Amino acid sequence: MRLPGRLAAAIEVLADVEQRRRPVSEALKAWGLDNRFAGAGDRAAIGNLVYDALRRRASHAFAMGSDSPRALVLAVALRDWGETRESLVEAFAGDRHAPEPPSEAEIAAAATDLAAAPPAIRADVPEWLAPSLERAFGPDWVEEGQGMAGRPSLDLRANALKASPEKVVKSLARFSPQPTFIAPFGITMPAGPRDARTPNVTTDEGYQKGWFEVQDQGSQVVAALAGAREGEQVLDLCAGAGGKTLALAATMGNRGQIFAYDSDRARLAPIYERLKRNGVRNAQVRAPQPGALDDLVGKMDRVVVDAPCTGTGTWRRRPDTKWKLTPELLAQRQAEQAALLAEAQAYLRPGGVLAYITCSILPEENDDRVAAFRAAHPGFETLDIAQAWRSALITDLPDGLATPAGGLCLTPRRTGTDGFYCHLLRKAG
Ligand SMILES: C[S@@+](CC[C@H](N)C(=O)[O-])C[C@H]1O[C@@H](n2cnc3c(N)ncnc32)[C@H](O)[C@@H]1O
Repeated sequence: MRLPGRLAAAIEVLADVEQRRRPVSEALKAWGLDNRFAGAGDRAAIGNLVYDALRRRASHAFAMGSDSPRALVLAVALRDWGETRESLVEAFAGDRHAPEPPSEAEIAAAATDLAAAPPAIRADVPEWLAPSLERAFGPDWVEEGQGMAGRPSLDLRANALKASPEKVVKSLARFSPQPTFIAPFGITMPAGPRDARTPNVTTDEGYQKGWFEVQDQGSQVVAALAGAREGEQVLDLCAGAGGKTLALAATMGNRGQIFAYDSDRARLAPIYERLKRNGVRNAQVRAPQPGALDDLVGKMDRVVVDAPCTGTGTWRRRPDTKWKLTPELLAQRQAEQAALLAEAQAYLRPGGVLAYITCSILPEENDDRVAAFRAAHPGFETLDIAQAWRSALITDLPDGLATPAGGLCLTPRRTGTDGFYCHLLRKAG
């Protein structure tokens, strides 16, 4: 397929997402099944167009004066992909899969200067979240929003139980992987421009052998900050598919014990295969059932709460969630986080450490939740995050990452990672 056919397909997929309110990944898959002639390169390009349209949906719509699927996709071509009036006229000529060629008005609109646009439009965030973002980032909040509207890198974590980062880099040399800046076992492949394809690393033999996992560098950093040590008893209370569990096991060198629990059996399901592939021998999965964790009360050295959250830190990867988020959903997540923190503290022994993690950048889910927890549980003190950083990551904590309440907030703009929050609390001993 040439560019116009791909633009037409992206318009179709975006319309499907809107009309049927279905997730983007589902709509893209359905389009692929209905159009089997399209190759992997076409499907990747169409996916990039759709995701880019949603990443910068507010600013594209503002420039074009419309948020129709056609306006958004043409905006991506002209504002993000470097197409011009001339290149599009040439590409559209004689392509029978082409949508109607862009009009002069559409081409002119794409060049609109956004300097006078409202800040939430320039930040490409929902307007109702502007006050929260301003509270989190001060005068930089528009740039932080823009950072979350870019394309993410593909990050891997070398599994120290089986391989060194050098071995993984060698195995994936065809994708030109590079070491990450912060995470010591991290490897990254920056996102390419336009129709660049994301490397399919999971078909690599190194992946099948458990040498590495796909894990954003930010997720690796907060897992390291959780500070699990060899020989400890650790509860991963929201283990999900086990992303953090695997990282904790590697840090612990397979010594001690991790209890991996999640209240959702379906989310937990992939963990068994992942633990096996990664060679993890010190994790015990606790399936959700009444009393599943009763025997752990008061015994844990460390409890990791990788809490359910709005996922605002992952907007680059799932930009549709940015526009679907509502104040009601945020309030629901806050209530879940409060309940989880209250539950988690009961499993700690005196002197044990609670690591509270979210992939959100909103203070309502981060510092505010910890402040409410501490008010209700005066026996907890916040651990020095700069010291935790030094001992987990060997370097000094970069400026500007600490939050007012003593947590830490990573963002695409600050650290080139997904947005993550981490706060460490010690129970009085
Ligand atoms: C952010 S995800 C965890 C991701 C996972 N730790 C990882 O690194 O791959 C949050 C998880 O919390 C789980 N969860 C929500 N409420 C819970 C509860 N009350 N108890 C335990 N798990 C819960 C969800 O099912 C979800 O899997």
